[in-house]
Amino acid sequence: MTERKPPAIEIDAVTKRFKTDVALDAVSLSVAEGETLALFGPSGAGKTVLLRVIAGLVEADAGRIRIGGRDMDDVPPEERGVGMAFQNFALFPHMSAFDNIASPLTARRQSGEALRAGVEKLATMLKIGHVLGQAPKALSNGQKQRTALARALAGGPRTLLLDDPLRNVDAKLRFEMRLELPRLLAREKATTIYVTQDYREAMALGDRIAVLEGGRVTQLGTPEEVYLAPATLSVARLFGDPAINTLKVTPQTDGQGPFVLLSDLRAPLDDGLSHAAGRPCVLGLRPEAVRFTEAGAPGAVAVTVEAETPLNEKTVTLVTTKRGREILVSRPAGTPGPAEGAAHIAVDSAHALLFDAETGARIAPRETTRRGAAA
Ligand SMILES: Nc1ncnc2c1ncn2[C@@H]1O[C@H](COP(=O)(O)OP(=O)(O)OP(=O)(O)O)[C@@H](O)[C@H]1O
Repeated sequence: MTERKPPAIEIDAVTKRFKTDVALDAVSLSVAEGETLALFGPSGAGKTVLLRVIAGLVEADAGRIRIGGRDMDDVPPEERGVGMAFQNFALFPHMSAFDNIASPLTARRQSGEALRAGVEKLATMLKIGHVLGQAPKALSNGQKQRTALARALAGGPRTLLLDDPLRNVDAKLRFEMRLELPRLLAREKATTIYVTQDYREAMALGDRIAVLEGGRVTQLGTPEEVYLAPATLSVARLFGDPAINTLKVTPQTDGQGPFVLLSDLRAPLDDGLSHAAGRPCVLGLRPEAVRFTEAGAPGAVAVTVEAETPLNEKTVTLVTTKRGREILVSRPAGTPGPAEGAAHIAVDSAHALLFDAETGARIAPRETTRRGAAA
């Protein structure tokens, strides 16, 4: 990813309407050579439409697509040099899974041992080696999807457009694939746009994530940026399971710095958030930014434990404060914590996020002089 090269894919102010519905609203994005951009967003956000516009299968009402620096306006889909795996599979029904995967290679008149070995390697990676002899109709949806993915990869395209390729795959395999696919994509060195509705997949696979909501890009950043510094409350809610806790607050400030009151207790905020004092806000607390603590510990808030849900790698506990505010607390599975009754929680305010209650925009901490730089 050198600075000088033009982006491998440039999407410039692309708008697409269906009758009066705006599916894409002036979307601009660029993807660097070899980069995997995860295009993430809820159902109906416009992800598939955007992928289809890039592929040339849907014509935009306005805007431009450039691939490898070349304007795609008059370039038909088959000449755009992109490998695609779409949700509707589009496998050739009369061919076996093997022949489907091999089709980009046979189209180039490749054959023989190298072709067979290439197809089998991909199939093994994607765990469909045992169904290569089957026709598509004998495959499960997850197997069809992986066959389509293998076919997209087989041609070794420089650009890959993958539309939620793990959507129909069961949870265990999804988990494995999330670990293996980045390696596969890195090996292919293809520039990839990877559509998903699953934030974990977006975080695991994307070098960067573009969050699409209602046809607009609401945030573009690395997985860490999007998770730790979501641009809006809505983006914050889309990332994380269980979802982020949200509490209506009005920050205050005193000689010790900015804070919010939780059950009449002072929960300090980042010093750089003094400018939010007096403004109606929503405090966003990831469940892992709240922990159980002892009564009397600094910042301990009394709560009642309502329910505990053991998940695989963590235990999630629902507690209520004295005022009836519900808060989810997450801790690594196997670590001790109260299963019922009275308890105390403390908030890791360094990880508390603050959003403007009206606009939903995150209020970023400002640089402060607290480290003694100024009087
Ligand atoms: N051919 C079409 N005709 C009319 N409306 C369409 C058409 N294709 C998509 N839309 C609309 O455009 C919007 C975006 O759809 P799109 O399929 O891109 O969403 P998505 O983000 O891919 O969702 P999902 O994750 O559920 O696939 C939706 O409101 C959808 O109903």
